[in-house]
Amino acid sequence: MATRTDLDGRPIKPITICMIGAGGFIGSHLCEKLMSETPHKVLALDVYNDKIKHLLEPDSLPWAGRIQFHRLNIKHDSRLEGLIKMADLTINLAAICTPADYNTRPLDTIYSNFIDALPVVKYCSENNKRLIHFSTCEVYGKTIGSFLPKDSPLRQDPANYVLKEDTSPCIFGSIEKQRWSYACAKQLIERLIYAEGAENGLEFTIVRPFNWIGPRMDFIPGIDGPSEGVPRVLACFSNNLLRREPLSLVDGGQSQRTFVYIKDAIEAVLLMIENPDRANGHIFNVGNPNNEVTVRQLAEMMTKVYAKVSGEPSLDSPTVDVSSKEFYGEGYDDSDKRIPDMTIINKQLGWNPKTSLWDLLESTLTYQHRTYAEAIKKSIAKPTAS
Ligand SMILES: NC(=O)c1ccc[n+]([C@@H]2O[C@H](COP(=O)([O-])OP(=O)(O)OC[C@H]3O[C@@H](n4cnc5c(N)ncnc54)[C@H](O)[C@@H]3O)[C@@H](O)[C@H]2O)c1
Ligand SMILES: O=C(O)[C@H]1O[C@H](OP(=O)(O)OP(=O)(O)OC[C@H]2O[C@@H](n3ccc(=O)[nH]c3=O)[C@H](O)[C@@H]2O)[C@H](O)[C@@H](O)[C@@H]1O
Repeated sequence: MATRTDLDGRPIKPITICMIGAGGFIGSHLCEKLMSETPHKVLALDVYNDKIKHLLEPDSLPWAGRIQFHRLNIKHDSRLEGLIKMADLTINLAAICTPADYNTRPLDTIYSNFIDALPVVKYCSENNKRLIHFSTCEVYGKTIGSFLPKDSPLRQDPANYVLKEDTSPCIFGSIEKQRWSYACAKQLIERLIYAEGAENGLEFTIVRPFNWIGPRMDFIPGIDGPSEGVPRVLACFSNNLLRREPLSLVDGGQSQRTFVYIKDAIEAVLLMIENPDRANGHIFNVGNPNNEVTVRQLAEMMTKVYAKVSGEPSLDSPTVDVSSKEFYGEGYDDSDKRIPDMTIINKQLGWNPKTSLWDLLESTLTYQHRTYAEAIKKSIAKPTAS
């Protein structure tokens, strides 16, 4: 492998990374990138490894020996500190991060996103190890604009909706709107990490992903993943398309999101890993401000793309409206709009996303079709027990 250089032209030394939650969606893409393009070693920690099995076996893989899987639950495993000590950098991805859980399993959500992350921060701080912690764009909550009258021209002013790491407030709903249990737990762990940096010199970077999507995200209900549970929107809509069911639009599908292709976003994470002087002490939005749609527009585009990649015509009525109470239950609430400001990540790391929403959906739905269409057909054909 040719010598890699950082953004300031200095050679990059191979390091060991302790990646917690390496078996998830983002972890699997990050491990793939680190194995195929860098000399770094990964200690991959997770409860599951299905999404990284292709990187672990067989032993003849070119990166064999550079990635080591440790099956452990960070809630209760004494090996955690030792693994953090063995590494130069810890990346914490472990979390419950599916909105259907925030209002129905708020205790698990708060424990997972705050309490369980505490020892990771503590061990990094005490052992002088660098930490890259995954937070979320949900820490911004709702936009200022959402509180203005519907017809107010001020709603069009970017100052009232573009989300900036260093100036935007964090606006959550009331406590009984348990949706915000996740965002609130993530906010508190961000504040704790920031304070460890200020008071004890912890070298940290906080990542706020804005709807990263792509292959291996979540699970397709009834085919893989947990026996119960609702995944995030990409997997919900993929599941509907694969089963030829209408796509469910929660509360009319009026909320807006910006979607970024996982492969673009992983480039940003690699820049953070390999440019500590530019990334330490910063909080980074990582998203694609050019890929904004309402959820309804996302459903329409996914329907068109899926017809193209599967060769199957779309349904006459491709969507159906459903209330959030019916879909998610009591205590659900929503972020209205999420546009990341890109000033800090541009300045520090020179990163910009490349892939359009159409293109990323085309590659992702091609993957979903190839991976799941046969299994879905078989599961539908199977006679149900009476
Ligand atoms: N995908 C996105 O767009 C997005 C957006 C915002 C924030 N995030 C954050 O990024 C991180 C990773 O997200 P993802 O999309 O890859 O989610 P994911 O659910 O696919 O991955 C999380 C992984 O952490 C593991 N994990 C959870 N609790 C654990 C524990 N106690 N011990 C060991 N492993 C544990 C899970 O098994 C899973 O493999 C999360 O912190 C999430 O909040 C992701
Ligand atoms: O990905 C992110 O950046 C963050 O946002 C997500 O939250 P959200 O975008 O609300 O989650 P999705 O499940 O992807 O839902 C997006 C929108 O689609 C809607 N939706 C979802 C599923 C569905 O079948 N139909 C539907 O209309 C939801 O109500 C919501 O408005 C999750 O909280 C986290 O994974 C993450 O922190």
